[in-house]
Amino acid sequence: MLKISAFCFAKSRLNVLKEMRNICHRKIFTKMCDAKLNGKVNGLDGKTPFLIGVSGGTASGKSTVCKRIMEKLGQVDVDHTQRQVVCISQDSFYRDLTPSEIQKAEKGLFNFDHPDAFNESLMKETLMDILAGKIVQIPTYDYKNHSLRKDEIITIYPADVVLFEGILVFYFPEVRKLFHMKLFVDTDSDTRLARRVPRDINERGRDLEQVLCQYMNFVKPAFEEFCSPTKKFADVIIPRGADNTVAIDLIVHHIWDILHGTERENNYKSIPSTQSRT
Ligand SMILES: Nc1ncnc2c1ncn2[C@@H]1O[C@H](COP(=O)(O)OP(=O)(O)O)[C@@H](O)[C@H]1O
Ligand SMILES: O=c1ccn([C@@H]2O[C@H](COP(=O)(O)O)[C@@H](O)[C@H]2O)c(=O)[nH]1
Repeated sequence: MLKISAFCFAKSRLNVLKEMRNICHRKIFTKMCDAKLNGKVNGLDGKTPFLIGVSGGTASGKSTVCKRIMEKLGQVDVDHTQRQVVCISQDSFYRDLTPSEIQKAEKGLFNFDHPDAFNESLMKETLMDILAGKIVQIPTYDYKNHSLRKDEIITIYPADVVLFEGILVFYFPEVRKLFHMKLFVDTDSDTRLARRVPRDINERGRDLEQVLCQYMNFVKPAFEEFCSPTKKFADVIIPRGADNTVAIDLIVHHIWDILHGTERENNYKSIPSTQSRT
């Protein structure tokens, strides 16, 4: 609790800037605040944000694990403009589909689990901007229409910790090397399928046949070919996802030490470069 309070206090100057930017309507003043935020305050005492990659198969619990980490760092009830820990989904980096690809997607015949479905260069540029302490704009993803919602853009302000979660966040070498810490949520495939079916029907507008067909034709084979082999890059493998409170507590503790202790001075400077971060 004491640690969380100190964390919040240390960020108060950054928050004042963020607040000023939010309440002001005059464009020029907004730009001044953005420039100040971009140029000066990239993370606690002006250092690089700590970038954590969170991977794992579909419905393994990546988002839930990120949510738990944010909860434990006291961030969930904080307004998104004020957060010191933010979470971004790799799904915001699906590439735009051509009209014929959209037709395929509507029939469950497009492979959203293949690396080619993503905009790798935009993903890398955005993460590099985040590491440089810049404000970035990220669209949300509309699973019902298989497209980015360019009318629903989230502004990501400079934060101390940035979680980037998705099925293929460790697949692209140029993206992979940007992470300071890599987590892999390892949940067995039966459990994942049992979670994906109701989620896709209830939240993503699919029917049972379409979900199972997509899973057998694309999701399962692509997991085996592209996602599962990236487990070897992880620094920490989390069996059972969010149920594994011991692992989550250890990770939160480690993040805390890096942000506030000697770990940060010794091991974490800017873009990761150690051997384990290949
Ligand atoms: N430990 C858990 N126990 C039960 N249900 C879970 C657990 N973790 C996640 N879920 C559920 O499974 C679904 C997928 O979880 P989510 O965290 O969104 O996975 P991912 O981000 O890997 O796709 C969601 O409906 C979520 O509520
Ligand atoms: O239009 C789309 C885009 C993605 N998907 C599926 O989503 C999962 C990735 O999200 P998770 O939250 O990690 O499950 C991926 O397996 C795609 O198949 C989709 O069905 N439609």
